[in-house]
Amino acid sequence: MIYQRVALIGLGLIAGSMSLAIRRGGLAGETVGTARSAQTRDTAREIGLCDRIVDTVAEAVAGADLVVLCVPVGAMAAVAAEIGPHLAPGATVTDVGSVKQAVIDAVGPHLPEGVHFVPGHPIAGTEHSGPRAGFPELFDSRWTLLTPLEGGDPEAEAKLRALWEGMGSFVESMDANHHDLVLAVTSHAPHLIAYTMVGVADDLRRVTDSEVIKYSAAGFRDFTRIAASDPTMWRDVFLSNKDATLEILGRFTEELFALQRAIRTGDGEHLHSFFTRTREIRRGIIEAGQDTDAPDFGRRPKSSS
Ligand SMILES: NC(=O)c1ccc[n+]([C@@H]2O[C@H](COP(=O)([O-])OP(=O)(O)OC[C@H]3O[C@@H](n4cnc5c(N)ncnc54)[C@H](O)[C@@H]3O)[C@@H](O)[C@H]2O)c1
Ligand SMILES: O=C(O)C(=O)C[C@]1(C(=O)O)C=C[C@@H](O)C=C1
Repeated sequence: MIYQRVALIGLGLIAGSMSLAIRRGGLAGETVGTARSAQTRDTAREIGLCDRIVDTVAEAVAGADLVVLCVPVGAMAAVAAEIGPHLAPGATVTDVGSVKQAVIDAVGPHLPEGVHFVPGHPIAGTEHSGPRAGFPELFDSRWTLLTPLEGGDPEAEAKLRALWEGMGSFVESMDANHHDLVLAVTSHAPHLIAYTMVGVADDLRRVTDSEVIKYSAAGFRDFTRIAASDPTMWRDVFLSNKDATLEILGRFTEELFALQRAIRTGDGEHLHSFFTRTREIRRGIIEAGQDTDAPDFGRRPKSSS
């Protein structure tokens, strides 16, 4: 057992999955959950999501040695302000937000002296949300990134790392701004592109009455899955990781214009060499043993090349 009492604030996909993974691993003496809406709390009680579901955040965090903020990034500041006065001395507060520097700025000022803040982000999810969306295997063989603060407590970080490992995750620590840039490339910009592409296809269907979505192939179907993700969560992600996302989108549109021009001018060489480069990237990931979907990920030595 790593913690005596874990409080989960915001009972959706991530909190639900954490609660079930904590139970599976016997990682805490007790999990206590709460959510803003009575309907969410009732559903959580009905499906036995946590050991205890309580009506207020004050009750949830009372006596907890770990408090996990599992709300949309834009709601973190308000929730932190609410829990601040009720936190037990020596407790650790963490979060699972998809953006890290904005959460640090929003939460940090509300936490009292003697409480440890270790921000985190599991790189695992689905397009589903709400208390019924959670499942205990969500974090298995996925990365969780911690972005500890300078001068933070190493013991608090080590315990949180052990919790994520106990829930099946691989864990790495990095600087919050670096996290936000990396995630802008690997998650935030791709989501915006998927949202755009699905919107474009839908417009086209309306305009031409063609069957764009009905006959969509695997790649586009993945886009529609991604574009079904929670609108509140993603609105908050883009508004709070503005600079990094705009930087990546700027680069993306430059490349897109270059490819557009190559198509228009019949520059097959440009297209072929670009696609060759991107194919090599995928092959490199697999050869370096970095594909977390590979059945032997983490169990074989990394390639020396
Ligand atoms: N969905 C993913 O793929 C994914 C993956 C990793 C991290 N995250 C991050 O995890 C957090 C939670 O995401 P989720 O997918 O579990 O979302 P979710 O919509 O499934 O659950 C969020 C819960 O937060 C609560 N909530 C919503 N607005 C609130 C507010 N204004 N004040 C208080 N509580 C509020 C609700 O109880 C809701 O059930 C987000 O910060 C998100 O960025 C999501
Ligand atoms: O698989 C999905 O549905 C996801 O998009 C999960 C995903 C991701 O981009 O990888 C989305 C946002 C989170 O912050 C972490 C994970």
